[in-house]
Amino acid sequence: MKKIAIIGSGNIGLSLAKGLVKANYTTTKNITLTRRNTANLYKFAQERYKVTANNAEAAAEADVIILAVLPQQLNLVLDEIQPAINPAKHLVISVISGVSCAAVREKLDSDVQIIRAMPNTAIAIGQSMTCIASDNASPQNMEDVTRMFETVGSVVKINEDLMTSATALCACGIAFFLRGIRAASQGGVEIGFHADEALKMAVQTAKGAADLLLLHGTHPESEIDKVTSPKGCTIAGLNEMEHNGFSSSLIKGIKLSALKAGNLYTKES
Ligand SMILES: NC(=O)C1=CN([C@@H]2O[C@H](COP(=O)(O)OP(=O)(O)OC[C@H]3O[C@@H](n4cnc5c(N)ncnc54)[C@H](O)[C@@H]3O)[C@@H](O)[C@H]2O)C=CC1
Ligand SMILES: O=C(O)[C@@H]1CCC=N1
Repeated sequence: MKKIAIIGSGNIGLSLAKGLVKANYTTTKNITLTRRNTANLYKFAQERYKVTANNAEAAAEADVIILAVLPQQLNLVLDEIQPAINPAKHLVISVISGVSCAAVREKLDSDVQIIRAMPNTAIAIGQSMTCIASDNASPQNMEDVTRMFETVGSVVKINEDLMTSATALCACGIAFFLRGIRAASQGGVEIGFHADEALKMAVQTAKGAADLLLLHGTHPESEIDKVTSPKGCTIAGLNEMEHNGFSSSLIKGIKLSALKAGNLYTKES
């Protein structure tokens, strides 16, 4: 089994680790988690993950190095692991938004193979939408990484120049849809339900809507057509939402997130 080092074990790094273990892709003993303050990883050490603050050592011992720090923390990490990189042994996977494969390679001063992956936090429960791209990985490594992420959700291979768009639509998208569910539950409270029941109803309704599209393979509008009875209450509510900018605000938000995702990293930071 390949040894995996997750450099920067925060929200997405830990979600990924948990997802891979839950899917039986690997075991905790094959994953090294790094973080500056390892006290925050105590619970994971108890589950027999390897835990360390030493990025270079973790990288040296791994076959697959997963970079999962913030863009502004990346340069320091790359300086640390650079001496440990062996292109014949290592595959680097970066989940960092807005940093190209070429920029990582340049900092590592190495022609090591790099794959960018953009998962989302639903990876912890095997429900991620993960986009992957590379400018130098072998077909075999692309296949292996696709298979790895398929154990924790769906995978789409994309061109690297669409990676910031994938960040906005899929990674940030989790937050956008969650906010939509919260808003629906708040509406539910206004019309008579207690908060806990309103949330439960909104969540299951959202899940049902997503599953209709996944299982029927239909377009949202065709499923909407089945709900909107003529002169009915659905179309009245839907049109009121549109008059207030529902679709427009989602589209604008996704566009701004994509723009921001492309500007999170500077070579000099
Ligand atoms: N949170 C999300 O849903 C997603 C995040 N990403 C990307 O993943 C990266 C991490 O994001 P988050 O997990 O949200 O951030 P986070 O702040 O939760 O995690 C970053 C972790 O890196 C650790 N860290 C910082 N400097 C370090 C160093 N020198 N050595 C070792 N560990 C170090 C921090 O202690 C922290 O635990 C970002 O680049 C983000 O763009 C990508 C997809 C989804
Ligand atoms: O908000 C962020 O910058 C990161 C990237 C995608 C999800 N979280």
